[in-house]
Amino acid sequence: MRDHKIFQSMEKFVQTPYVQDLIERALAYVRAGFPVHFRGPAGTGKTTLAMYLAQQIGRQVVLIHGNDDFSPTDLVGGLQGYKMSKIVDNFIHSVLKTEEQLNLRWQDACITEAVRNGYTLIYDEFTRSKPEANNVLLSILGEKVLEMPIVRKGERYLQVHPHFTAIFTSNPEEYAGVYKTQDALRDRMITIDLNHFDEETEIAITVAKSGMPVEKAERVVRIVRSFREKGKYEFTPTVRASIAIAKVIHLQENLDAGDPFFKQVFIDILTSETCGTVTIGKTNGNAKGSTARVVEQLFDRYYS
Ligand SMILES: Nc1ncnc2c1ncn2[C@@H]1O[C@H](COP(=O)(O)OP(=O)(O)OP(=O)(O)O)[C@@H](O)[C@H]1O
Repeated sequence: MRDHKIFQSMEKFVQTPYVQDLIERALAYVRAGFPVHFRGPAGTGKTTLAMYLAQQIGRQVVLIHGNDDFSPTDLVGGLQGYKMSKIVDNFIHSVLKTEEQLNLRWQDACITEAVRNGYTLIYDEFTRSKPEANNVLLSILGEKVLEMPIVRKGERYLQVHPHFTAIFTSNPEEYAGVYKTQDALRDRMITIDLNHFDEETEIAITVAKSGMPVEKAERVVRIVRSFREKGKYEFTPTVRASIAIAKVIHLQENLDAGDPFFKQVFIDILTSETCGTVTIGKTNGNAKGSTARVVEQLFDRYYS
């Protein structure tokens, strides 16, 4: 993805002491030449921090998202250039000329491009890619060389550019569609563990992303946080739930907390599949209903 698109999302980047502490630690590791890995559950700000860090580093950015289908070729590069053309003669119908050209040329893929030019690589959710695909990173991060595939004639080893930096993110709570990080790879990066934001940061992000005034956003965030702390949900509601509730309510001008829709927004968003459903204790048919009752109680407590 190109830089200006990546950095557009940084315009409302919030810096509280919690966020600043993370940035300072990460920048210290990067300056000492280490790859940084933000590890944490969904919605804890991993990707946003990675992008902000990349912006601070000030080099061109290559952003990739881990993918089960990735092969080493997708990351390092391969030979490309097959061309086939068909010429049909409109006057002599029996004439059909087919021309095939095999003109293979090496094409760098994203990691090679970043390593060669000293870009900053953000590898988001890297544990979604197979270890076989990610193996290429071992020598890049360890010995600072990229071993090129045999088909890349002439250039067997590429020295890693001194300005190359790698930033990784992963979610240790994901269990479907992810692979265990190889010990050797984990050993070559410095991992910073993230958890849900502190209250001050969650309020600041909610205000920045929704436009809601602070006094109102405080109450929204407190309900979401109390709900989060209440129990073991299958998916814990994240800061995205606070942002979504605040956005919807803020857009409804003059909506009073006594209006049934006001409460319904909390129930819909906090019980929805996207922001944190549904299993308190054992899953059963009433799970959603009981979750809704928890939200209602919290709402009544904070808005009475
Ligand atoms: N420092 C910040 N300033 C402003 N907004 C932020 C900040 N950190 C996170 N956010 C917002 O919080 C939400 C979650 O952040 P982000 O997507 O970075 O989390 P994540 O851990 O990468 O989540 P996931 O694992 O689900 O992809 C996003 O809407 C993001 O814009």
